[in-house]
Amino acid sequence: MTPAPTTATNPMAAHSAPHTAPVLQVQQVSKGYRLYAHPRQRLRALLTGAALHTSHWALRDVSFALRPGQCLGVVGNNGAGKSTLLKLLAGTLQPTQGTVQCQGRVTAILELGAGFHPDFSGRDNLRFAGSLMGLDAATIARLEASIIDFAELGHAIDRAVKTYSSGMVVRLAFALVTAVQPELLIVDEALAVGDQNFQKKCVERIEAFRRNGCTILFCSHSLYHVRQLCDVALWLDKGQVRSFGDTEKVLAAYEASLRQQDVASEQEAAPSQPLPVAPAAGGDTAHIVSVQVAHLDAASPPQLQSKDLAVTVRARSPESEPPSVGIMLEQAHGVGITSIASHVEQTWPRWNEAEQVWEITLTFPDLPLHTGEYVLSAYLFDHKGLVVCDEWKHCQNFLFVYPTQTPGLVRLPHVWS
Ligand SMILES: Nc1ncnc2c1ncn2[C@@H]1O[C@H](COP(=O)(O)OP(=O)(O)OP(=O)(O)O)[C@@H](O)[C@H]1O
Repeated sequence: MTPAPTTATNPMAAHSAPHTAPVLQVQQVSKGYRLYAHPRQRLRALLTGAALHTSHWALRDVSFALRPGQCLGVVGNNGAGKSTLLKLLAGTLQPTQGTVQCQGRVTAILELGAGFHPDFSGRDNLRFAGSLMGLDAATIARLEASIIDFAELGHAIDRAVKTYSSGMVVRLAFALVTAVQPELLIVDEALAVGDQNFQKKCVERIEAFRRNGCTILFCSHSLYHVRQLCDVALWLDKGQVRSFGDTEKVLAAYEASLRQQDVASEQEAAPSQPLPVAPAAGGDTAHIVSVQVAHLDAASPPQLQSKDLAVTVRARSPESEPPSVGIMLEQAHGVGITSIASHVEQTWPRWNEAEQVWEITLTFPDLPLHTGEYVLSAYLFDHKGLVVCDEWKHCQNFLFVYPTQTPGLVRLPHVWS
């Protein structure tokens, strides 16, 4: 009988490393699976030593480190390698390449209760699995009552586990593995089981661990929960790290990629519409010369490094009157947010003598948007805004990160009363 909850204890943990030292260090970890066309091929390979497999890399060159007290959310599409990573950290799988180093007790909440022996009572399972977790008999005896209490099992604790409902098994396993606070807690989406009351208790216990400085690694498809719980995030894509760092920044990039996937699958489903073609620039027609957004970094897509969004448009026009400039702001793969034209507000570009261009800057102070990827388009009109002379559609994408995690699209001016 092997317990699904995995616990490894480092005897050096008592003399814990300085607080700045990582609790978890993952260095260039890869995990390859051998795939055989047929089970017979596997047997032949075993007997003859011939290489009859193809390799599939579930993880490729993954590196990151967690400091004490950090809570990491692991996100990614199906098959990205999240479960494989968690199993490697829990020690139930070994990496093909690279190293995983954990300081102190590691508890993994994966496949809860899968290792309980069905013929033994809950109490016997609790004692046996507890000893595999590295708890001595005295500690298990001291914790036993509180584990049974937390699992809400009452007298059922002395019944064979095969008579338990799946919820009872999960409750017992969770209560046991979390009876002692670990240095590193690994949580799969196991918490999506059991009734809501018990789920609440589980989350409360995990949050209490977190407040006490436990380092947590949390894998979930629920970006809402990752936002709630995690201060750092890791985005895995086809086994590789796409992004690691501040939760909002990583999730914004991940969500933008999800939207792109949605758009791509929509376009596959429906024949694409040809994009409107902008009039040829130059010569004696009015045209846009440049569209510049201030304070963008060099990332892809670039991130706005300012609270304000400032867009400068330069244009040429054969007319003596200044042209009008319009700006459209949209979600990168979603809805339009706002469009503004200078002539509507009786404002026109000024003449830049040195560069011989008309020039105007539109600023959105304290940009009232939530985190996401956005795209700008610029338009050039005649002085009265009757004729569209040039358009640069979707000419600049950018990422905007708003530090407070709130659902929705915009922050509207508001008043409480
Ligand atoms: N035992 C195995 N043998 C062969 N390939 C495997 C094995 N386990 C996982 N894989 C493959 O490794 C890749 C990563 O799988 P993994 O389960 O880690 O992804 P995941 O991100 O957890 O996916 P999901 O969100 O669907 O649970 C997938 O392509 C999967 O098919």
